Amino acid sequence: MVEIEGKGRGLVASQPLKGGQIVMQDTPIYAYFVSPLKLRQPIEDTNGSCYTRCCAHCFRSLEAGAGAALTCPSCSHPKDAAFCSSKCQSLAFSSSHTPWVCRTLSYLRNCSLHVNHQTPEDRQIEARCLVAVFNLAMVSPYAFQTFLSLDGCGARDGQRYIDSAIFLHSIFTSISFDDRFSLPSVETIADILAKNWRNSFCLMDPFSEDKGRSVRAHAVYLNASFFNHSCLPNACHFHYLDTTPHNGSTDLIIRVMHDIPQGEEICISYLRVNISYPERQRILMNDYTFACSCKRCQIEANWSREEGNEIDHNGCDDDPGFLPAYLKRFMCKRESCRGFLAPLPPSDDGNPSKFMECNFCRELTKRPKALYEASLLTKV
Ligand SMILES: C[S@@+](CC[C@H](N)C(=O)[O-])C[C@H]1O[C@@H](n2cnc3c(N)ncnc32)[C@H](O)[C@@H]1O
Repeated sequence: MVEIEGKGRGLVASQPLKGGQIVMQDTPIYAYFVSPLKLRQPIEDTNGSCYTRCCAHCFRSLEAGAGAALTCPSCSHPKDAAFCSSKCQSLAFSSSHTPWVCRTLSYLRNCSLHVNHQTPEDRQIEARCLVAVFNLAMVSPYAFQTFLSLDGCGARDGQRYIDSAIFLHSIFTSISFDDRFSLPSVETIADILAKNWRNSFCLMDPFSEDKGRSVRAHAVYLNASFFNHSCLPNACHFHYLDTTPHNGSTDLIIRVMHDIPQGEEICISYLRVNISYPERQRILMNDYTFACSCKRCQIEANWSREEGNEIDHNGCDDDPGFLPAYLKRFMCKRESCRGFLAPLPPSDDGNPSKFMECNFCRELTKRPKALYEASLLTKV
């Protein structure tokens, strides 16, 4: 990790890397469902009881057959939390779903936050985030302190987080904490919300052609939080939520998309590939407070564009050619997807994989010839 001018801290390759190589596998310090506090979609088991749709610890889908659902005996409502296995249940009781989390979720469901569904869903989700972060502060004070050192400051984003923080502070004043923690100030709550937004990754439902993917949960990772953004990333992140055993299902895996020389910064994209230049600039400024000046943005800034024609680079006079080549190589061909592609990891004896994997729909496609990749990369 190094300081990079104009970007803060960033991650740089400390040795040459091969396309497909895993450069990080990280476990979240906390994660929470991105659903309002009203009860999640129930499913029926054979005895007719209702359970939540996903395991409250490993976030795997219960419908996908992760295991028989177990509930939490202390939750006031059986649908507050379900677990895919006794292992997840017992791990959760000492980490993500402590008695304090049970009590607090049940209080929040019944307080004014929820009454008549008048509280906007965003606030209800922010309340879930605070439950996860305050719980982290009690079960792992060191991880909480490290989280507080991540990028993001509520005051810098003006009213955006302050309004939420004032509201949520008033809700949480009625909640008791244990002796290791007390309710933070409004300003610290605004900082927590800003840091969470800047640094969290989405755990997604599986891709479907008609609906795309919806966000199941948000998760924060201490190491992966240091990847900066590029609209022409050289690495991308993968989750294998429903297909990994519970002890690693929420892990984030970062793989490089092509060979990277020592000393080069490793960047991921915070956005999907087919978002237009003005829209990318707007989102990155609003949500992350920076103006992206990557090579792609420099080229696209000079375009005279027609609405809806953003990723058709043919006929652009300024375009030196590598941009369409990059997109052809690394953009998922599925129109409804447009994720980024990275090769599967090289084999144990170092041979490159013949397949590329999309980090959004997870489809595998044949990897184009290496020669083409090499000539492309000298230009990027
Ligand atoms: C997830 S953090 C990345 C690590 C961060 N640089 C740090 O020092 O902790 C996201 C923040 O990094 C900065 N950042 C990321 N990519 C950037 C880029 N391409 N140009 C300028 N700043 C960037 C922005 O401040 C953004 O809100």
